[in-house]
Amino acid sequence: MVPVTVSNVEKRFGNVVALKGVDLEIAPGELFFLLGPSGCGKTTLLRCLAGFYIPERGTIHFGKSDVTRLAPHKRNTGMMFQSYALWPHMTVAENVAFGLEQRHVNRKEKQARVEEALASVRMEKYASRKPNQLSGGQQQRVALARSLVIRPQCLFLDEPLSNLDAKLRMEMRQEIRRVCKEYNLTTIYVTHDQKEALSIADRMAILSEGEILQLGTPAGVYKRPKSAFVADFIGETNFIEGTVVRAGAGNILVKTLIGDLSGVAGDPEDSFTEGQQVTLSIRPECVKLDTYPVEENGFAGKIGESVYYGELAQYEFFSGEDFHLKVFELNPRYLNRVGQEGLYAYVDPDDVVVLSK
Ligand SMILES: Nc1ncnc2c1ncn2[C@@H]1O[C@H](COP(=O)(O)OP(=O)(O)OP(=O)(O)O)[C@@H](O)[C@H]1O
Repeated sequence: MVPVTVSNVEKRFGNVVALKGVDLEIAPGELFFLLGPSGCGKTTLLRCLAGFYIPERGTIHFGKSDVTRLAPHKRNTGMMFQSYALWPHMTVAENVAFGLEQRHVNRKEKQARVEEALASVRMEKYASRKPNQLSGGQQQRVALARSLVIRPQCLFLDEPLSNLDAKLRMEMRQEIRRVCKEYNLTTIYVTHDQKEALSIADRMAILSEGEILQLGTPAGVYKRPKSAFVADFIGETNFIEGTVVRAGAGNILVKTLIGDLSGVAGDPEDSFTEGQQVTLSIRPECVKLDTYPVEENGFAGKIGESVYYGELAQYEFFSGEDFHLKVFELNPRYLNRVGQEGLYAYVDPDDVVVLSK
């Protein structure tokens, strides 16, 4: 269990600067996610950590040791990719034992460690099967056991669940978290799946064009995006343009085309001034519907289009001529009011995030 420290890491491919001086401190035993749009540098950073790329600038430390230029096999790290590449001719146990054979671990210890790794992913009963006799999720568990058996000091996961169907993915992500915490592993996980990150991460970093835009806990990043980019990238949101009318510390009043709305700064370090142009970010599930006007942060309108998803409905709530907000209603009750005039919507000031431009 070691901390991972990335200091000012820059990685180039010809003219492309894939990482522009990244700084990152990952705590021992932390389950840390790298998120961002395609091409933002997630895989490049993971590959620098694993030793497949050497950065042009900056350093990487595992604990006190500088591993920036150390070969991958000397880093004592486990790695699991999207294509988990089990050897088809070997049994489950042989696949898991493979890394130990390369490390010349004696037979007795090898057997004990393979059993322990298989038990930790609940696959001990399948030790003598071949990979093609397993489901996708079971193969993924074996791949996880294979990276755990060498007792890595860090675990790197690159889209490990993207080959699985939605239900298995949900099951396996909890499983990965359980195993990482059981082994107290410092784990760095790259994914496109925001739900995967939001549901199991201790903390996460949002990257764009080789830079970290925001770092924080899932709830911290989701509730308080510091920029329109992050607000838009994580989850869904409504943006409303406005002008600051009153700039208080925790409560900023903004004039918008649906009325004055009070909100809070996305970035606590931002300070606002009267007359400043800002963007408000309001998550669709934060807009509440009602049949009576609500004074603070309320506005009148009607429901336009609606889509029913079972547990929730998605509405277009029109306020004014052609402005609408996307609204999610859990356990939908307003479906029978689609098109009806005289409805009201309101949003708690704590859910109105003020972003400077
Ligand atoms: N071997 C390479 N040679 C040249 N350019 C590369 C190479 N690997 C990555 N890049 C470039 O570096 C940038 C970052 O790529 P990277 O693979 O790290 O992105 P990513 O965030 O992992 O994307 P994705 O989500 O699509 O996997 C991209 O512009 C990419 O085209």
